[in-house]
Amino acid sequence: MSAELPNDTAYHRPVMLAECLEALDLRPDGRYVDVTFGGGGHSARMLERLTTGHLYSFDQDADAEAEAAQLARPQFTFIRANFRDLHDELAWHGALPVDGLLADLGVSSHQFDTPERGFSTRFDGPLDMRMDPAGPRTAADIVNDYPAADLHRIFGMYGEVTNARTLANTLATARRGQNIQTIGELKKAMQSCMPRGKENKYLAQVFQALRIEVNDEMAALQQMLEQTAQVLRPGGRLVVMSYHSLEDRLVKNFMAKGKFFGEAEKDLFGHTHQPFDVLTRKPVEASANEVALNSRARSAKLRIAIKN
Ligand SMILES: C[S@@+](CC[C@H](N)C(=O)[O-])C[C@H]1O[C@@H](n2cnc3c(N)ncnc32)[C@H](O)[C@@H]1O
Repeated sequence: MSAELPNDTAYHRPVMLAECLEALDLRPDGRYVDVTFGGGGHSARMLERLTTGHLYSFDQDADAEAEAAQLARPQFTFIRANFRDLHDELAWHGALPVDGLLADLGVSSHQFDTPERGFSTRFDGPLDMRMDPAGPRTAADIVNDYPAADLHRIFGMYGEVTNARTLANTLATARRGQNIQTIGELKKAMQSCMPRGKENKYLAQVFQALRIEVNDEMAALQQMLEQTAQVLRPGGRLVVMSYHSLEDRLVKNFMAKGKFFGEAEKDLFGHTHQPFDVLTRKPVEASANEVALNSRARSAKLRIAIKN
């Protein structure tokens, strides 16, 4: 079967592929979920290991759905949905409980490298940034319609932009003259806020903040993680790869305590309730070799837990 399955596709080069497969500890007859199909790099290798088992792969992007058609086989089901609906979608497909779940968060190289999608600072194009092209709001909607106070919060919280308030006020002034619809117009409007010599890093932070807000990424991640405790069978593996510290903190806390903030729940007798056993006290990171071949792997942090 392997000859026809893509590994390293033009769509996206999978990160820490071997590490993710090992973490999932796949059984040939098991039932698995990949909640972030992308170009199917991980899904394809998971499928290779299944005989009577089944793989359910989610993605909210129509382009990923088209890519998934290449993997059509009886052991595979593609689900075009947001992973925040994990439980209901799996229940609807009669796929509960599952033996393992993989999440490879963020955007794919395909999304990033397609100028019309508006994710990359490298191109001019529409200020869009929706992973689901039918999503309710674009980056332009946020830049033009959000009150300056909300822009300040988003740039500070999701982008860790140091002069977030100044940037928010600068954009609020600029948009009074004319709506900001393209990446070029946004860059021009924020020119005065960019630290000299660090323009690229600054732009990347601003774009990350907008992308997280456009796709409601933090809420979707929390909702999906909370449902993993319901959808995984005891002994099932939770394998999550994240690319920035806000996501990684949520994943780390959830695996350790079953919640995102505060201490783990205790029962009447003071016993701590731990829905998962954590296998990675420290996150697994990509090898220097892999980072040299794929710069996207540099920030990846892989965490693994077993459902109790
Ligand atoms: C980093 S890529 C996955 C790449 C994939 N592992 C591979 O190797 O080809 C992340 C994918 O997850 C999708 N995605 C991100 N958040 C999602 C969500 N909340 N629901 C569904 N899909 C999501 C994106 O559309 C993107 O295609």
